[in-house]
Amino acid sequence: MAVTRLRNIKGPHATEIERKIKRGNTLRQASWWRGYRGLAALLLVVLCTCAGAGLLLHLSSLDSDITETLVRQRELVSPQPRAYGVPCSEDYDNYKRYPGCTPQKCGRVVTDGVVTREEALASILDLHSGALSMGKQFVNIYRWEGVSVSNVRGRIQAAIAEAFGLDPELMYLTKPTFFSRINSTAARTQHDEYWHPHIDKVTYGSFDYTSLLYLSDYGSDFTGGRFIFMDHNANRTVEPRTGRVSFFSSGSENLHRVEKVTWGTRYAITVSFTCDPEHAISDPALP
Ligand SMILES: O=C(O)CCC(=O)C(=O)O
Ligand SMILES: [Fe+2]
Repeated sequence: MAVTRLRNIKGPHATEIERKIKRGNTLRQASWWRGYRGLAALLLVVLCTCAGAGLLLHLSSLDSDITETLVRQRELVSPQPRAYGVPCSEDYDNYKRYPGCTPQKCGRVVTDGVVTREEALASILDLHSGALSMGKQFVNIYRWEGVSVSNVRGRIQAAIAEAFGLDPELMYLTKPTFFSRINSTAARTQHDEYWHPHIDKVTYGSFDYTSLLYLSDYGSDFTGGRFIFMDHNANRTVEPRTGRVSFFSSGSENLHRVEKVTWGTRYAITVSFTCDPEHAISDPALP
């Protein structure tokens, strides 16, 4: 306001006065800017930090692809299993149907109440003591002369039958049923590349139900190595826990992969079932 009024001053000193006023205004503006410059710089730093952190978070989420954890390692899912239903894919239409066994109800189930921690640890001991002969990566379960393989297999079979409303008598063990030992060393063959997304029914043909018995703990025995169901809208993970059994219908409704192991060793047994008696294999031989 003062500035506008003084602009109208006429007289010999008018120009001089105007110059002084202008200089005064410039100085005032400069000191105003100096006052806020620090604040602006601080704001800029905060903004950049937030944007950088956001970008990092986004990149790390792309890297791990994790969006939802179904079951954490530290949770104990017992005695009731935890079940997640999903609509069955049409994959089963391409195969002969076996009423009482072919999936009509599809989904995933996790339970810590079928195999005890002791049983799971005993099988790891068998593995380390040499009672189990072990190849570079995979051990065939037929060679597993452990205490209770049939027993464990029978209990897993009963749990699957119960969860999906099947007749356990109409389910058969099928190939491949195997031990896996995964660590962070580089894969030597394509067979070792466990981390690729896949559908068990497509990969192995005869599978109708896949079960996984975990023999080590995510977070303390190994890092990475979470099991991931790759759904259209999300990736859903199961964290391995010693003695945990996770099972699911084997069609494309359950596309999945295993996250790369980044540290330690991850042990698991894949026990697979078919409804087709022609693809049945006999029980692992006991001594
Ligand atoms: O070990 C696992 O968690 C999954 C292995 C798997 O996807 C398979 O055996 O088909
Ligand atoms: Fe699989």
